[in-house]
Amino acid sequence: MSEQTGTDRSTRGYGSGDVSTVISVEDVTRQARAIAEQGPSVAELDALCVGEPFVEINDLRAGYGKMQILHDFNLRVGKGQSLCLIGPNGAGKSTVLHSVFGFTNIFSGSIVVGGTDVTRMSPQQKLRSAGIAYILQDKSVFPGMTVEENLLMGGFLKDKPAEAKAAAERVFDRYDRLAARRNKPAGVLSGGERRLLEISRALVMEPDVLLVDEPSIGLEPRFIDMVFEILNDLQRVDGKTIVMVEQNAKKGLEFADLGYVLVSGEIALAGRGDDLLENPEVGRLFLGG
Ligand SMILES: Nc1ncnc2c1ncn2[C@@H]1O[C@H](COP(=O)(O)OP(=O)(O)OP(=O)(O)O)[C@@H](O)[C@H]1O
Repeated sequence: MSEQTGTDRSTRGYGSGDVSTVISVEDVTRQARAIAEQGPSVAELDALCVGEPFVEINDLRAGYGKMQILHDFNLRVGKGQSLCLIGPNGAGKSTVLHSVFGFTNIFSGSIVVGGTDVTRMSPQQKLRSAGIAYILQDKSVFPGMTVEENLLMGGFLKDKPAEAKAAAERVFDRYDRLAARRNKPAGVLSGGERRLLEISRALVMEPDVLLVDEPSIGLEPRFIDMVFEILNDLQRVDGKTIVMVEQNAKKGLEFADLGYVLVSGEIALAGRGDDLLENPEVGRLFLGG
C-alpha cells in the first residue's frame, strides 16, 4: 500500500470524514472559544501534573518577528508524563514546541526544564546541555544518505564522534528495522520507518524531553499505530517526558496523559487525555462527533 499524502492544510476541517459532518476550521475555532471563555487557571494545570513540573511554561508571549501568537500561555508536565496539544489549524500548537526549542521570538514569560531556565537558550544549547530534542513534523530525513549516516547526524553536537557512534549502535540494538537497513539510503525506507529514523535520530543526543510535532502526519494507519507504540515505549520504559502536537486528536489524546485544547494561542480546555476524549464538546469539535 502506498503512503497517504498529507491533507491540504488550508482546507481541512474536523469530523468523521463524511462531508456532511465536517466542521470548518473557522467554526471549530469560534465554537471552541465559546466553550471556554475563560481557560483553566495555572492552579488547575498544576493539579494535572504528576509531581513537580519538569517542563514548565509561565505566562509566555511568543511569536514570529513582531507577530505575537501565544498569549500568556502556561504549561505543566511532570517528569515522564506526556502531554498532547490539540486545536484548530493556526491555533499556535507548533509554536509552543518552537518556543520551547528556541525557534520563536519570546516577548515575555519563561520556560523552565528540569529546574533550569531555558528561555533564552539557543536550540544547540537545548540539545547539547538541556536534554531537549525536537522531532520535526515531516520529511526531515536526508534521503540520499544512509540510515546510519542520518542517525549520526543526530549526534553532531556530541563532543566526540565515538559517543555519537555508540548512541547510534544503541539505536540499532533497539530497532531491528533500522539495523537491517543501516547501509541503505534513507530514501528507500517506508513512511513508518522514516518516522522511526526521525525519532531515533533525536535519541542519539539522549534527551530527557521529546518535542514531537504531528507524529502521525502523512502515515498509513498501521504506521500510525507503530509510531505511537514507539513513543509509548520511550515514555513508559525510558521515562522520557513528551510534549506533542497531534492533528489526529483521538490518537493523541488516547496516547497522552494530559491534553490541552489550544485556541488562538490560549488554552481553552485542559484535562487528562482520557477525560478530554470523553468530553462531548471536544468530541463534537475534534473527534467527529
Ligand atoms: N515561521 C513562521 N513565521 C511566521 N508565522 C508563522 C510561522 N510559523 C507559524 N506561523 C503562524 O503562526 C500561527 C500559528 O501557527 P502554528 O503552526 O503554531 O499553528 P498550529 O496550531 O500548529 O496549526 P496547524 O495545525 O495548522 O499546524 C499561524 O498563523 C501561522 O501562520
